Amino acid sequence: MGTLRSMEREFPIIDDNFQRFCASHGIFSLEDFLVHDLSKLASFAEMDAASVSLKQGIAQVMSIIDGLHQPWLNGIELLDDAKLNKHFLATGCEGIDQILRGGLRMGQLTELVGPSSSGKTQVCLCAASHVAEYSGTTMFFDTGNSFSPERIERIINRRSKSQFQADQRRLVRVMSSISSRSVFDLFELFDMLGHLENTLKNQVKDEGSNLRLIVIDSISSLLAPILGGIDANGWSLMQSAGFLLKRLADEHNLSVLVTNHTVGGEGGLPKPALGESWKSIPHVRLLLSPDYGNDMYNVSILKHTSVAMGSSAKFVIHR
Ligand SMILES: Nc1ncnc2c1ncn2[C@@H]1O[C@H](COP(=O)(O)OP(=O)(O)OP(=O)(O)O)[C@@H](O)[C@H]1O
Repeated sequence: MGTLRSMEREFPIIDDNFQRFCASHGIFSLEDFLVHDLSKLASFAEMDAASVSLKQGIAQVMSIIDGLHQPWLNGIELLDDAKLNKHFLATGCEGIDQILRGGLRMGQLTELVGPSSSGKTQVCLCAASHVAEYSGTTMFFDTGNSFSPERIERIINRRSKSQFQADQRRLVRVMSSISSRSVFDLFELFDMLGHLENTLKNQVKDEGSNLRLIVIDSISSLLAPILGGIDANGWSLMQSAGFLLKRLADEHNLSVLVTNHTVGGEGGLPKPALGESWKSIPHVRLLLSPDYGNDMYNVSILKHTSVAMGSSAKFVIHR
C-alpha cells in the first residue's frame, strides 16, 4: 500500500489540502488510514471549512482500500474465471500430464513429494522448459543448486525433432524464457516474492505479465530449518509463505510448483516432510518414486481438487 502523496496524480481529490488534513491526524499512508477511527476523522472533516472536498477525499481513499481486497465472486464468475484464466500448463512429462488431466493448473500450487532421486528436480526442469517453450516465462527459485541449464538443454534437445539450426533457435528462445535465482533462506524468498508481487501488480495495470510458472526446488529446505522447538513463529511463517504463493498463483493466473522431501513416518514408511500444517496448503500433491533398475518413475496422487486420491501413472526420465 502506498503513501497518500504517491496517489495524488491518479486521484486529484487527494490534493495538498487533503494530505495536510490527514497529516495533522498522523495519517500519511493507506495503512495509517486503516488504523484510524474513521468516524472521528469524518467529524473533524465536517468542522473544516473545506469539509466537502475532505469528505470526498476520505471516500476516495476508502474506495482505493476496498479495491485492494479480493472481491467476493459468485459461482458463475468463478466458472468464467476457471474457463478463461485457469488453464492447464503441460509439464511435458507424459504420465504426469495424463494423471493431472492436462498438467499444472494455473491459479494453483502443486507440490511434488518424494525421496532423493525420485525425479522431483527433473519434473521441475521439464515443466520449466515446456512452459517456457509453449506458454510463457518461468521463474525458478533454486534452494540447493539443483537448477542445471545442461539438464534443460538435454530435455529440449530430446523433445526437438527438427534441424540443428532450428534447435539452436529454439534452445535460445526457451532458455531465455527461464530465469533462475538461488535462494538460501526463507526471508530472502519473502523479499523476492514481495518484489515479484509488486512488479506483477504494476504490469497488470500496464500490459499484463507473461509469467506463467514459479518453481521452488525445494521449499522444504527453506521451511524445515525454521520449524521445530517450542517457538510457534516458524509454523506461522510457513503458513504465510504458503498463502503468499497461493495468492500469487490465484491473482496473477500462475502455476506454482514446489518440491518437498520425505521423512520416516509410522513403521518406517516415508511420508511428506513439513507435517500436518503444511499438508493443507498445496492444492495438488503428487508422490514420486523411482522404479529401480530402469528409467521409469511412478507418480501417484496424494491430494487433488478433482482427481481421486491414489490414482497413479508412470513417467520416464532418460538418463
Ligand atoms: N545432473 C543430472 N543430469 C542428468 N540426469 C540426472 C542428473 N541428476 C540426476 N539425474 C537423473 O535424474 C534422476 C532423478 O533425479 P532428481 O535430481 O530429479 O531427483 P530429486 O527427487 O530431485 O532428488 P533430490 O531430492 O536428491 O534433489 C536421477 O536418478 C538421475 O538418474
